[in-house]
Amino acid sequence: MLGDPVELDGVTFAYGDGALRREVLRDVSLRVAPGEIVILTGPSGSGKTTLLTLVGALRAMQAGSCRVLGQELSGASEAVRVGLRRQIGFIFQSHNLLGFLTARQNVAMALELDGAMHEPERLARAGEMLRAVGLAEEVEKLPGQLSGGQRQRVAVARALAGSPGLILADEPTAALDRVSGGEVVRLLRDLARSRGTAILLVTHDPRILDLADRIVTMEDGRVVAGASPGDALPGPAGNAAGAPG
Ligand SMILES: Nc1ncnc2c1ncn2[C@@H]1O[C@H](COP(=O)(O)OP(=O)(O)OP(=O)(O)O)[C@@H](O)[C@H]1O
Repeated sequence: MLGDPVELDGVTFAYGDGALRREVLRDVSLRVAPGEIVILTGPSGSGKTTLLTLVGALRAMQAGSCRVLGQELSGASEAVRVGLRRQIGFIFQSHNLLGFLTARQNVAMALELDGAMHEPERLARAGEMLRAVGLAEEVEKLPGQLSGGQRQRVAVARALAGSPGLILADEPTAALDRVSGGEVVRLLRDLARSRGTAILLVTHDPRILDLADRIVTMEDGRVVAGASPGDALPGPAGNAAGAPG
């Protein structure tokens, strides 16, 4: 792949039409390098989640350029976006695990789109990923038998199982206490780094900012700090976090 996993240039986005049109992203440019963990932070309503959904090919672009894993999303068809989504690992605030499937089956499900892998291989790979996140003893448990932090570690295993080039995470620690939240993000960072997987993570959680390679701060639809890999390392959490939302 040429270029970085994420390359945004002059992205502008609005919800609504005519008199109801509301611009929520204004001329956003941003890069994420391979193996880099970038935390996107800023006040509530500043446009972080909207930006993440554009990068995740979950909604159509309006203006500007957004290249993700080498694919230009401006003007891309729904089919192209669906194809790209399969190459991205997603982690959400609530783990989104299926309650009637074991941890291993939840992780294996993420591999079903890979037609080359048969069920036994998928389950074996899922078991390896669960061991990698420290859940060797929990593979056959249902989500309801796991703690919040363990469930989110299953979500990490699931996101990484297909060896994606990019992980997108939206408030992955929101439902966790300080210790489990920090552990989950540290684990995610170390596994992703060792695989060269880039991470773009949206959070309000000041407790995890120090785990980032770089902190990007948004305000009112604009990136106000940290847009490119050359930018300064994370500053003091109090400054970088922006106002809580
Ligand atoms: N589907 C939608 N339709 C209309 N307006 C929306 C929609 N989604 C978000 N918005 C508005 O766009 C603005 C940016 O929202 P967004 O969720 O991207 O911000 P955010 O920084 O992620 O906020 P938070 O930290 O609270 O999740 C907000 O004012 C929000 O109300």
